[in-house]
Amino acid sequence: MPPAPRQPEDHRDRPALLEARGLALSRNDEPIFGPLDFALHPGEVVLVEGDNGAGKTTLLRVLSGLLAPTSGEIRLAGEPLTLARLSPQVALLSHANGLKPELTAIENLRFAAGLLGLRSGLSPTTALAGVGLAGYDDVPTRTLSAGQKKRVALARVLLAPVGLWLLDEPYANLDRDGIQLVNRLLENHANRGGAALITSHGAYAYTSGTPRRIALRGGNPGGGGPAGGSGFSRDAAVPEIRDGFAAEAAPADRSNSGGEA
Ligand SMILES: Nc1ncnc2c1ncn2[C@@H]1O[C@H](COP(=O)(O)OP(=O)(O)OP(=O)(O)O)[C@@H](O)[C@H]1O
Repeated sequence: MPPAPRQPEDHRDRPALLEARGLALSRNDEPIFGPLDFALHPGEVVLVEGDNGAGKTTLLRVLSGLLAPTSGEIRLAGEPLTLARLSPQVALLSHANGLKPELTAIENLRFAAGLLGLRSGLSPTTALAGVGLAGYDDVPTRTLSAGQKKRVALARVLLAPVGLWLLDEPYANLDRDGIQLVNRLLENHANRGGAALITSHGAYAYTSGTPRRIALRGGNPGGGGPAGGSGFSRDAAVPEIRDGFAAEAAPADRSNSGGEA
């Protein structure tokens, strides 16, 4: 009888990799998010959702120690977050990708590995191949497309020997194959006992299983615009465009234009 297929381990009864308690951030006394209470256990992928300006990036910056919260507490593996504790435990993918444009793809990965170390069984070259960029080792990063840069940044996250991934818009700039790649990376990471918090506007969201969701609505669900803390007004009027010019623009006087017929 053939052996039964291996079931992924359930790691969720293990202590949380990340815990937020009463976590909130305000700017100029206007709430951006929170208070939030959540925990991220090994094997979990949690999706932070919200419209433009809802506070997703700000939350990830706080969780990665780049920004101090206004109130509340963050714990990594049960201990209060400190910068010393952060780097060996967390890999951050930010909008800016964290790549040095003057270095090649492989140099960027070696540089990151020098800071964070290497996940066992992986090398910069195998990580690059794993994100679909085999043969791109010596290409200067500045010449890569936006999606290719995102893939190098994902290889950097993959290489880091850490349990917790904080990924800000990991699907942005990726083609359909790249979106599936992100989902496979997340699934493998979760099956190995890692955990990930990812942000998304909702498009191309994580499709493996049903992830837990944290919905952000900006600091003031009722208010639009900067003062309200919520990033934009859904009811903003769209200016009418006619013939490529805004409607308010005076129509061109063709009889007097002197241009070509
Ligand atoms: N450095 C800053 N200084 C002042 N306000 C800021 C700063 N960064 C962000 N904000 C404000 O905080 C709010 C949340 O921004 P944030 O970038 O976290 O939103 P987001 O949900 O990630 O948006 P998006 O989906 O557009 O990326 C917005 O109203 C934004 O204007």
